[in-house]
Parts: sequence; structure tokens; C-alpha cells
Amino acid sequence: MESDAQWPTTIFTKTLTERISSSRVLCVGAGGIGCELLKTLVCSGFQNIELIDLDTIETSNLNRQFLFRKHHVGQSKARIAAQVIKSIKPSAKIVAHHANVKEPQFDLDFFKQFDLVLNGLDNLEARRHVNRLCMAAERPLIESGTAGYVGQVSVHIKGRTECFECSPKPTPKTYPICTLRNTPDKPIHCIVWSKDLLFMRLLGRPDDVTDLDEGSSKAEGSSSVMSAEGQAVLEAEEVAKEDLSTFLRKEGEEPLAYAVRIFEKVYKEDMDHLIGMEELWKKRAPPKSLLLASLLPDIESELKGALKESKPGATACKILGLNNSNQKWEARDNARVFLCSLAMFVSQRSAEVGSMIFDKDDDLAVELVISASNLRSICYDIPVQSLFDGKGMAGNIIHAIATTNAIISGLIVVEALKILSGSLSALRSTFLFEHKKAGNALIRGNMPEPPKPGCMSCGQAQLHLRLDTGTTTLSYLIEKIIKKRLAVCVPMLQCGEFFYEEGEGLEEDEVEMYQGLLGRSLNKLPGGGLHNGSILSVKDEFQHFNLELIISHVSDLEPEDAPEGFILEGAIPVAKSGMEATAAASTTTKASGDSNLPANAARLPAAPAEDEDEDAVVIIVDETAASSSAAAASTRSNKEMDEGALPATSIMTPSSSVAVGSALKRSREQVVEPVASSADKGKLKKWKHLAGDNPDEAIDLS
Ligand SMILES: Nc1ncnc2c1ncn2[C@@H]1O[C@H](COP(=O)(O)OP(=O)(O)OP(=O)(O)O)[C@@H](O)[C@H]1O
Ligand SMILES: [Zn+2]
Repeated sequence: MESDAQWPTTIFTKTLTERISSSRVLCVGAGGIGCELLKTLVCSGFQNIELIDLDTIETSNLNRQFLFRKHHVGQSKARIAAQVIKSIKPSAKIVAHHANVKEPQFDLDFFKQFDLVLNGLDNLEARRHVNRLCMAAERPLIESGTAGYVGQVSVHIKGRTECFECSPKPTPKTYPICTLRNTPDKPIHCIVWSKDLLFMRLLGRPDDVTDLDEGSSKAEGSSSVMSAEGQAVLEAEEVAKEDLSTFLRKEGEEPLAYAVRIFEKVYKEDMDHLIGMEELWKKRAPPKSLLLASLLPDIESELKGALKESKPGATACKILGLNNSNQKWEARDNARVFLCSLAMFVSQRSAEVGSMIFDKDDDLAVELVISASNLRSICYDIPVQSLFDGKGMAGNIIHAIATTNAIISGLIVVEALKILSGSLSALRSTFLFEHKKAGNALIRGNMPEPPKPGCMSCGQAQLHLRLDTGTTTLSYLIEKIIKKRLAVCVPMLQCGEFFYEEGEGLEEDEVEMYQGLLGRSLNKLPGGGLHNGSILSVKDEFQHFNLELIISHVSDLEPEDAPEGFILEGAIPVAKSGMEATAAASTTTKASGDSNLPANAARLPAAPAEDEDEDAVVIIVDETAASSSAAAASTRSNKEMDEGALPATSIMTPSSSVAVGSALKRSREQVVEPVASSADKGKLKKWKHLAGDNPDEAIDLS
């Protein structure tokens, strides 16, 4: 295709066309949004694109990530996306990086090579990391996210607009550990327990299994005032800790006998033990334990034959004939699925036992987790979930719709064109959402907010951290607060004479010395420790990030207020998720491959008020089209909401929804240029603001 580079000249001015083809663009993420974005970029004339994605293609991606085909499964998303795009547009130069954007090779100099950075990510940590590098490199960042039919695009330019971290982002919901372990009262509590605690104890890495133990956040030998109920909880936890080895299969133990033993331990013995802790049941009804013999009087004949005939790759539901994933199983069927799935893991997938992490795309794992969670729900008289619904909650799944990704990608490119043409006053934060009453999809634009001086990323921030300095360890502060909550990659900490750092280039004895500090409580650190009023400086030289944490010592934080044992206040994500389902991955989320991190819970924009003036919005799909596009749209049934936890790709925030709400009330001139309707009406002059060059507004990208 010799002339492919000429496609867009019919729409854009010569100058803009030249800028588009000479600009260098970095795309981060080659998933649902990334695939659409790449296609729209090259179709708009972009020629120099670098693409980063850490993941490989899965079958479940194929329904919406249209650059990928079945024979690509298992291969690098970034490389295949680049290869396929090049076959569509051979003149495009696409460099693919099969890597995590947080790797040190993608440093400030790397980011400085680009004129634009476009994110198509699915988790908050990676988004925040890219934001920090874009702010430091002074490169415009266009952020995006989708969740079902809604989506959002925002533009971040240092010194001109707010950065991605200027507004609070919802943090994934977490639950008090004692609720999960001893006193659940909602289905999600049982699902999180099953996925993060039981599953990890049965099949996970030994290092990971204590993730939910309250004791892991406490310094050795610490003591604190505790209620009688709290004491009972601790006692219950101690019992659970002692019993860890009983979760493992004994040598020579038959798979089914092992599964039966685990059932009896978890749903009979442990439950009876808990029931015996009267302090716990003063204000609530005690659970009941389950008797396997009465649920399945003849286990051997019921299950042994089915297990024997099961072939590798089969699932418990398949061999038991439970084919309707929307059915809510009775206790008996939950027990059958639990026993079979666990027996199948140890007999057919023994090599993975001891190193697994729950994966929503692993059917056998989902069956084990949901049946186990339902059995616990039955003990506590909580409604059970169907496999389909339970999987959605466990995997933080939200349907992803290819059409939404395509619209959002188009809107990303529209903002990119405004930047390249120097039309910065035309930049908008754009929201795609549903008009509930009219059944239409609507696009709204807001003027981007100015930078917030107190932002921890682009401003000078001081955050307040309230925790118990006597019981919180340095390791907990670093892992759960500084790395996980503040998204710092390579922390450097200082407070008076206390200094701590990580990263390459340290001498062996330094590493040893710093590691020796990790188990200490904060008040016992060198230089007198961290106390009420201490100011801890936190730096990440790689991210060019620094802030101050003002420590307040509080010894009696209520688990309801601070389920993770601390409260962070200031210019940080403090907003709470409005979506329970987003929480499922919340308590555990390992800072691993990131895609299983809770990204950021979404509070999606509200539908417009009934009396809303519809001229003020762009209606891009009418009711008929909406239903046909819904039918055509590929949905993913197993979408993880970020990480872990978020609606995977969404970056919606409560403030976004407020912003949308207020945009609805604003006058028409605030509304985004009706780019979507311009093509329909053939009014190319609507594109004027994209084509015009405004030297006063242009940002220096040199
Ligand atoms: N730190 C990171 N570095 C590079 N790429 C990342 C990083 N974090 C996430 N990604 C990529 O961002 C993309 C987000 O795309 P999307 O939300 O469609 O998720 P997905 O993983 O493809 O879908 P699903 O979650 O349903 O399997 C993914 O391809 C993911 O690998
Ligand atoms: Zn900021």
C-alpha cells in the first residue's frame, strides 16, 4: 500500500498532517483500548509509534482485541499488535516492547523522546507511574478508561492542566480482616475469604498465605489494648495460623480423601471452634457447621467414578454435569464441586500446587473458589452465588464492550490532534455515558481542571499518615503504604538520622543493613524512630517523585475506619469505591503483573437529569443503533476490574462523576465540539479547531 500515508490529508490541513506523521507517540497498553487506539492512530496518519505491554494474548481477549487471532494466543500483545498494524499500514514505524512500563529502561530520557503519551492501561499503579514520568519529562499524557458502555478520556499537561493524580481516585474497598475471617455478613466477604485465604492456603505459595493475617502488620512483641471481642478474634487467628500445615496434602493421601479432610476441617472443625467463641456471638447470630456425611452420604460412589474418568483439562462442573453457570447450587452440589475441584487440582495439576495465585480465567480455580465461598455462605446464612455471578465478583469482572473502546480511542486521538495543532484551549476531559431515559450514548466534555498545588505528583505535597507507630513495621509501611498505596517503585526514605533505600547499585552490606530494619516497628527505627509529628521524606528518583509524610501516632484505630491499619489523608486517593464488586481483589492484591491489581474502583458518571437539554450533548448512537451495536459489541465475560479490582480500564472518579454532573448543568459552550456528529452532517468546518495552528497556545515539544 504505497499511498497509505496519504489517507488523512483529506481531513487535516497540510501542517497538521505533517505534524501527525512526524510526531512520536508512546502507547502504553495493547489491550481493549490499545488495539483500537493503534488502529485509529495509524488511520489518522501517525507513523512513529512505540508500544509497551507486559502481557501475552489470552483466548478471552479475542472477542474485543481485534488485532489478535486464535493462533496468536500465548504470544506478546505488544509484538503481535505491532506486526498486525504494520500489515494494515506498512509505512508505519511501530516499535514493540514486551515489558512492564515500570521497568527502569523506560526512564525519563525514554519518555522525553515522545511528543505524546497515550495510556490504555487497566490499573491505577501503572497509570500513576506513567503520570509521574510524563510530568517529570514534561510530556502531554492522554489517559483513558472504559467500563461497559461508559468511558472517559482526560488530558494532562504539566503546568497547564491537572495531572492524573491531582484528583482523588477511588481506592479499592477493603474489609476488616476479622470480618473476613470470622464474622462475614455479605457474599463478597465469603468470596474474598475463599479466594485470598482458603485458596492461597491450599494451593498458593507459602510466602503469600499470611496476607490476611492481622499479625503481619504488627511488630513482634507489640501489645495493644484490645476489646474482649478483638481478643477472641486474635485467638481464632492464632488457631488458624497454627493449623497451616493441615491445609497441605499428606504423603500418599488420596486426592478425594484429602479434599474430604479439608472440607471437614474448614466447615466443621474450624466452624465449631468459632461457634464456641461466645464473645463473638453476643451481638450476632453464630454460624452453623456443615456435616459432610449428611450432605453426601455416599461420597465414594458419587464422586470417585466421575473423578477417575475425568481427563486433564476437565473441570469439576463438567464431570458432575453442572452445566448451567447461572444456577445457584444447593449445599450438596457446592460440596460436590468443592471436593471434586480440590481433588482434581492435587491429582491433575500437582505441579502447580504451592505456587498458584487465583486466576479468573482458570475455570477449575473459579469452581473451587465459588463452591468454597458458597459453603461458607451457607454456614453464615448468607445468600449463595451462581458460578457466573461469583466469578464476576471474585475476578472483579465487568463487561468490556468493543464499541466503547473504539469510541474512547477515537476521542483520545481527537485530543491528541488538538495538542499537535496547538489548540490547547479546545482540550477537553471527555466522558462517554448512557442517557438512561433516551437509551442513547452521550459524549460530554469538560474544560480540564488546572493543576492542584497540593498534588503529591505535580505539586508540593504533604500527606498525613495516621497509624500505630508501635505496632506497624517498616516493612508494612514500605509495602502496603508507600509502594501499594502511593505507587512508589523504588523508595528512598529519610527522617532525621534514619535513612532507608532500595534499588540496584547498593552494596551487599547496605542491602543487609536495610533489610535488618524491615521487621522493626516504626518507633524503634534508628535515630529515635518515627513518632507523633515526625516528618518522613519519601523519594523515588526513578519516578522523579517526592513527598513528605507527616506521621500521627494513633493506637486505637477502629478496623471499620482503617481496615488496613492506617489512614492517609491529603492530596491522595481518599475517595471510596461505590462498587462493592470492585473490592473482591482488594485485600490481597499482590503487586505482581499488575493486571491483577485492583486498579481503581469506578464511580461511573450519572445519567443526565430527565429535563436535560439534549442539544447540549452529542448523541452518537440512537436507540436502534444502541441495541444493534450492543448485539455486535463483543463483551468479555471475564473482565477483571483492576486490578484487581477496578473496573479494569476505568479511571472514573467520584470527582469525575461530579464533574460530569456539573457539566450537564453548564452552558452549551462548555460542551465538547460535536466531533462525532460533524461527520454525519458533513460539516467539516467543525474540525477547524483541530486544523488551526495557534502558536500562542502550542506547547514546546522539543
Ligand atoms: N505495568 C504495565 N506495563 C505494561 N502494560 C501493562 C501494565 N499494566 C497493564 N498493562 C496492559 O494494559 C492492558 C490493559 O488492557 P485491558 O484492560 O483490555 O486488559 P486485558 O488484560 O487485555 O483484559 P482482561 O483483563 O479481560 O484479561 C493489558 O494488555 C495489560 O497487559
Ligand atoms: Zn497533579
